[in-house]
Amino acid sequence: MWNSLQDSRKKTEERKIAALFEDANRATDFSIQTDGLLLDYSKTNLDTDQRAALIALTKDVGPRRDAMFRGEKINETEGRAVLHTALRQLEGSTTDATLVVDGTDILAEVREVYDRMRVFAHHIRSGAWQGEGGRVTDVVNIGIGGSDLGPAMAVLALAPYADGPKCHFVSNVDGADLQDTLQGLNPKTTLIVVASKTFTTQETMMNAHTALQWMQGECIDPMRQFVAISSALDQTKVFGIADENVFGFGNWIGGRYSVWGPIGLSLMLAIGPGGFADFLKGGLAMDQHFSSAPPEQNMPVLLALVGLWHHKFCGYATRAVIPYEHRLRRLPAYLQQLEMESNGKGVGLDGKSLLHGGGPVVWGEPGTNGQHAFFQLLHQGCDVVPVEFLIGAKGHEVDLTHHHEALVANCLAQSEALLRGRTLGKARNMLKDNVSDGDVNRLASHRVFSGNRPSITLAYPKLSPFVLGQIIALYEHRVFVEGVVLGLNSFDQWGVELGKELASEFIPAVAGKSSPENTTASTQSLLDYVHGHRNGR
Ligand SMILES: O=P(O)(O)OC[C@H]1O[C@H](O)[C@H](O)[C@@H](O)[C@@H]1O
Repeated sequence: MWNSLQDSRKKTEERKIAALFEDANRATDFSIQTDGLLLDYSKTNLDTDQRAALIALTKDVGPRRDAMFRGEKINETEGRAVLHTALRQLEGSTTDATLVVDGTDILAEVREVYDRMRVFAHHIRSGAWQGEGGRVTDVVNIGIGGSDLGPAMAVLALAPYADGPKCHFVSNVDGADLQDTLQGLNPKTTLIVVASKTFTTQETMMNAHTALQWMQGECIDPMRQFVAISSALDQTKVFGIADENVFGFGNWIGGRYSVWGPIGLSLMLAIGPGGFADFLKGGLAMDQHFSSAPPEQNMPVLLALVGLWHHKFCGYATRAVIPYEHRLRRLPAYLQQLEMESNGKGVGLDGKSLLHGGGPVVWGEPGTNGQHAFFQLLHQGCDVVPVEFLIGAKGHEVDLTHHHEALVANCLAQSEALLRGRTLGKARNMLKDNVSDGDVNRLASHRVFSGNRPSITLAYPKLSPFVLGQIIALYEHRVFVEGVVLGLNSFDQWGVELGKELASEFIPAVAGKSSPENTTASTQSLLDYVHGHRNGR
């Protein structure tokens, strides 16, 4: 099937996407709706036969998906189950529902922590729980990667629903991040949430210790205003955080899939337990759709297949995610971790090099800003970049509907322009009255748009907690399907280890306390440069 899809690429090269719309049903045939979401993938160079061939690649998806939901250890390289979906199940099952992993009912475990989170959030938000200076005004989440990007993205996305303390996020080991965040905050009314699955991540632990020092200067009992979210309860104890301020989770929740559980505490503090429950319900609705819809009507499956089509068969190395929703401006960063840490791999589950390679490069910015930056390349560059647009039918700013109308118009205009393009004849016509005949040809070629550039659009009613839950779960399952088709494990991340190991080795070298072994002359000369400047030479 893979080969026949590869062979059909030629057919695609000779065909215009616009021509596919001669089929009057194309827009509906090449789109999927579920629970209010609409995924339109009709503006891609994909026909019915190719879609059927792509669907045939997904035969392993159903069994593997069911194994994941059942709690089997599908993360084989780490010997772990993959059960972020269980966190969503809390909002869809009765309290006596069970899910047993390694002899333990993990649903009971997560329910207990979820209930504690809700009580804690109620207390913080109502002012029943107070810092040394009174009611908590600010929450600083210290974490990185999956312990930062999910809650940071979601808190920003759901700002219209935020009625709790103001949430800040510190991730970078660059002291500027912590410094700029803490500046102006009152330590006596600030809650520090140290979020780290392992509780050993260098950046997070350094930031947490520095934040503790900041609080120690002002508070009698600073540790009382520290909360830990982690799988490593021995480490949270070593740090000195009291058990009642610790929210634990199992190692069957991967970092980049963890916003649904305790790592989402800052989101719950911002929008309240009710809003957080709606977010889980959105994720659950997508889980149910993913589990039950036939492949051709299955949104995560089709989203994955369109991605594979572009990357593996059309040869487009990257894809751009452009949310026309300012509050989703951290979504591309979130998806970069979700997609590239999950599928950016070269070795398959069998330990051999992947036959067809791993996942693509994912990048993006919000619209309309991206239009005024890199859309030049999207429209006229030599590399085709499939674009994934996101747009809400309605905005939250009821007095600014004209802004939202302009936003939607821009989004629709871009996908239409990418598809339609502009011919040389049209470009010449536009110019002929204003420039000399001799200049028409030379200038017209700059105004030609090849068009025929694919895009998909994910439309939603309005960015609510429920909708955000649907969108995030959609992308999670998309990554899963792409991973299964490519034959890799989407749930480990061995590729981040080497750099971490070397960084620990280099810290004393940068501090001038040791010389690194086996470094290249390049790194040594960079170190010399840094030392020279640090020593005022
Ligand atoms: O939550 P932590 O254990 O602190 O890990 C934070 C992040 O760092 C690691 O390097 C991984 O690449 C990420 O998957 C993880 O989310």
